[in-house]
Amino acid sequence: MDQIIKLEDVSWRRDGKEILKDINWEVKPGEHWAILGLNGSGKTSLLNIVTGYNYPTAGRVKVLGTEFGKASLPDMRKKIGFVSNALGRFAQTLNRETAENIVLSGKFASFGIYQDITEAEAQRAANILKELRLEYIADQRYSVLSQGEQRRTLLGRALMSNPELLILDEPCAGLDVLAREDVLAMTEQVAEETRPLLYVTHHIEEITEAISHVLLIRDGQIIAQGPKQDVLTGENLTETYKIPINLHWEGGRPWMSVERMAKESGGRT
Ligand SMILES: Nc1ncnc2c1ncn2[C@@H]1O[C@H](COP(=O)(O)OP(=O)(O)OP(=O)(O)O)[C@@H](O)[C@H]1O
Repeated sequence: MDQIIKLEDVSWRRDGKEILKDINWEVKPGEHWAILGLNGSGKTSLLNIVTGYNYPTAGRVKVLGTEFGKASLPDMRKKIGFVSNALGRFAQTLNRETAENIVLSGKFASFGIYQDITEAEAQRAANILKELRLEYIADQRYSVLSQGEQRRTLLGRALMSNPELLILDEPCAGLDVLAREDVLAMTEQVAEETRPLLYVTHHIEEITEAISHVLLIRDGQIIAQGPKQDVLTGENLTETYKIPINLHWEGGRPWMSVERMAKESGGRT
């Protein structure tokens, strides 16, 4: 497969508003991308195009060898692992299940277990629980897990189907610094297995060494895209976030600070 994702001249319009405009974007095997942009800039809309939940108003989309409009989207979606806060809408079902069952359910794209489990499936779930250091809570119900453990469990669920593309939409939202670093370490581990990764975040310091490429989006348009060292500049981030940004690198990760804007002085200094 030459590309994991190829979007050509993609636009998406809703209610007379152009939410995504002229998107050209290619993700090649071995690349791991972070997607950055303000609230409402179009990140989720873009992910929904990739997963086939939004159909483009114009342009061509090819994901994991499937050209939209020419092949089955449900089959294509089975190849994608997805971790998102949007899964919170299944909280009632999740809360009743054990961590182990939630990981296992990834095999069936469900949230509970409604099928017989084969020996091989049980073994795979056990391996994932071990890999994500979740063994100690395997029998605990989701409702009693900490937010960090819940997020790792959902990551395990996404890995269970052995996805060809993994999408993590703000996987560290709401986590404290320790839980965040834990989830980031797991993410790096997953990325090392060369599974292509799309990582959406509001915090650029979550762009670990595993992330190779960055896409910046503002008002539905791509501001910059490419290798992270080229794209992550104060200038590009200032344009993306509409506020003066300073950027520096530390421990292989980018960090940003907001430049204080000089106040219009009304005679005061
Ligand atoms: N189905 C829809 N119908 C109409 N407008 C929509 C629809 N989906 C998204 N939008 C609008 O498109 C814009 C982009 O939304 P989107 O959810 O993609 O942004 P985002 O970058 O993911 O934001 P956030 O960081 O807040 O999650 C917003 O103005 C949103 O209101």
